[in-house]
Amino acid sequence: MAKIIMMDASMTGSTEMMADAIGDYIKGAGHELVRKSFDFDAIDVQELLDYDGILIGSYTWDDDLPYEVEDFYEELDEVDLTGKLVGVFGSCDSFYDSYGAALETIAARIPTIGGTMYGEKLKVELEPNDEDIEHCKQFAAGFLEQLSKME
Ligand SMILES: Cc1cc2nc3c(=O)[nH]c(=O)nc-3n(C[C@H](O)[C@H](O)[C@H](O)COP(=O)(O)O)c2cc1C
Repeated sequence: MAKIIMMDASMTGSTEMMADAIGDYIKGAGHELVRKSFDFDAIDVQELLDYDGILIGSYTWDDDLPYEVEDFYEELDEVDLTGKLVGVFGSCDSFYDSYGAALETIAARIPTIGGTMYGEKLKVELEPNDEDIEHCKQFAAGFLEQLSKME
């Protein structure tokens, strides 16, 4: 059984719907999952060290991270994520040229602090439909598979 933490930032609920689908899959597969919200919970980057897997969900705001993820992102300087698998996902809007740029920002940062990025960045157009929810489950399954190979 792996220990996984999942955090999400969601302004209008679409990224949260993705997090619900991913979280349900992980718990259904028998793993321990702790969920936090960038909006409502205090997130200390040091607590990431207690987990094998880290999932970060975020929408994108004006080509970059939303403000509620900025402090967390800055504080990543203080941790070494060697041996940790990190996956990123979020709702995006193809109206904007920088589609899901927040995910790119986070994904680029992880290897610089020793973490291993899970290959697929899961981007969903606005509110997830049934097919997108299936993709969320596949994303969760792939993440768990890669995590099992790292343990
Ligand atoms: C002012 C503003 C700026 C935005 N900028 C971007 C952007 O640069 N890239 C992008 O993909 N989406 C952008 N979006 C779209 C949101 O990321 C999108 O609506 C997303 O579905 C919100 O997810 P949530 O429901 O989890 O909050 C922007 C939305 C607003 C209102």
